Amino acid sequence: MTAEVIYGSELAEKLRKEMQGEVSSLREKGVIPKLTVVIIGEDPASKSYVRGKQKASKEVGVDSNLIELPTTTTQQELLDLIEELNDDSTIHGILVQLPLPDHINEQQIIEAISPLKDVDGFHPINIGRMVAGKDTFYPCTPFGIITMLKSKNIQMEGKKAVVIGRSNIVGKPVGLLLLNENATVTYCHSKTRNMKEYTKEADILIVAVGKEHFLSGDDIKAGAVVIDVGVNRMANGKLTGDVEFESAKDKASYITPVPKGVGPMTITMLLHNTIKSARQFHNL
Ligand SMILES: NC(=O)C1=CN([C@@H]2O[C@H](COP(=O)(O)OP(=O)(O)OC[C@H]3O[C@@H](n4cnc5c(N)ncnc54)[C@H](OP(=O)(O)O)[C@@H]3O)[C@@H](O)[C@H]2O)C=CC1
Ligand SMILES: Nc1nc(=O)c2c([nH]1)NC[C@@H]1CN(c3ccc(C(=O)N[C@@H](CCC(=O)O)C(=O)O)cc3)C=[N+]21
Repeated sequence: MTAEVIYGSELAEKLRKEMQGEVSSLREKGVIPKLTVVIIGEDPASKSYVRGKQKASKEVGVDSNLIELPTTTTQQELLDLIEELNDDSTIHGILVQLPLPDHINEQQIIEAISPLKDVDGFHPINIGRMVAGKDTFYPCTPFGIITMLKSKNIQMEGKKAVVIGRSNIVGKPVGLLLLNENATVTYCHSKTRNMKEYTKEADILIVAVGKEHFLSGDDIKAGAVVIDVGVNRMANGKLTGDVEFESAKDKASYITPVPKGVGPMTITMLLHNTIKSARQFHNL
């Protein structure tokens, strides 16, 4: 079998066009959705995602501003800034780029962001709502993945879904959203024994590890749906996923590429959440 490639970039473009219309009607009512991104330090990969977010915001008509802080920023300075952003009624979404430097307590920062402006969906209140199967701000990468699956009418109900990775930003929440869609979900992680026994059984395989060539076609079931979340920089400077694309493509029914797969959907769902927040704030 040769898989159909799911281009997140194409779906993202379509959704952003729709959002553009939505935002212009909000703007006519005097509502300007606005996102603030806070980035600490000089990590080039982080800066590159942030540029992507800025560009996409502009495209859709969402105002966005970037606050760049030095690595020496203290916990208290960051908490003070978040309080200011929480209190600023022109700002609907706050994103603090992770990971944060080691001297910063990340969890305390996440919990300081108002759940009403937590467009990343990382605040415990929003995570709790997601676990309860309620509508809320869902974490952008998992939400983007579910949106991609739905766009291809890929059935999740009753399917064996295997998630490799259990981070708070990708693995754990994508498993929860799949569970909410009635899949039967198994998590694998660095302590899992005989991991490939699980991957070979998966109808839907989500790979979010961050290691180049972590899986190949040999590790997947014929006809599986393979979602490659990994973004790895190769020696030649190009990006690649966690899955060996060519061999997996010959075996899967659907597969996502890297780049142009999950990444562009992450940014799109961030804009979706920001627009949702603006609507909620203005009771629209
Ligand atoms: N496209 C997009 O929009 C996004 C892409 N990413 C990319 O996705 C990847 C994962 O990101 P993130 O979740 O933040 O990464 P983390 O490093 O936080 O998590 C990696 C996960 O992989 C697991 N893991 C590591 N080694 C193995 C192994 N040998 N066998 C099984 N599991 C293993 C870890 O297990 P354990 O918990 O036991 O340590 C952990 O749960 C990265 O490449 C990142 O760049 C991330 C966010 C968004
Ligand atoms: N608070 C917070 N929220 C995040 O959502 C968040 C974060 N911190 N920290 C880092 C990760 C990573 N992440 C990506 C987003 C888009 C692409 C993306 O668009 N990638 C393009 C390629 C981009 C390029 O060429 O550099 C693609 O896959 O096609 C990748 C990775 C969001 N993250």
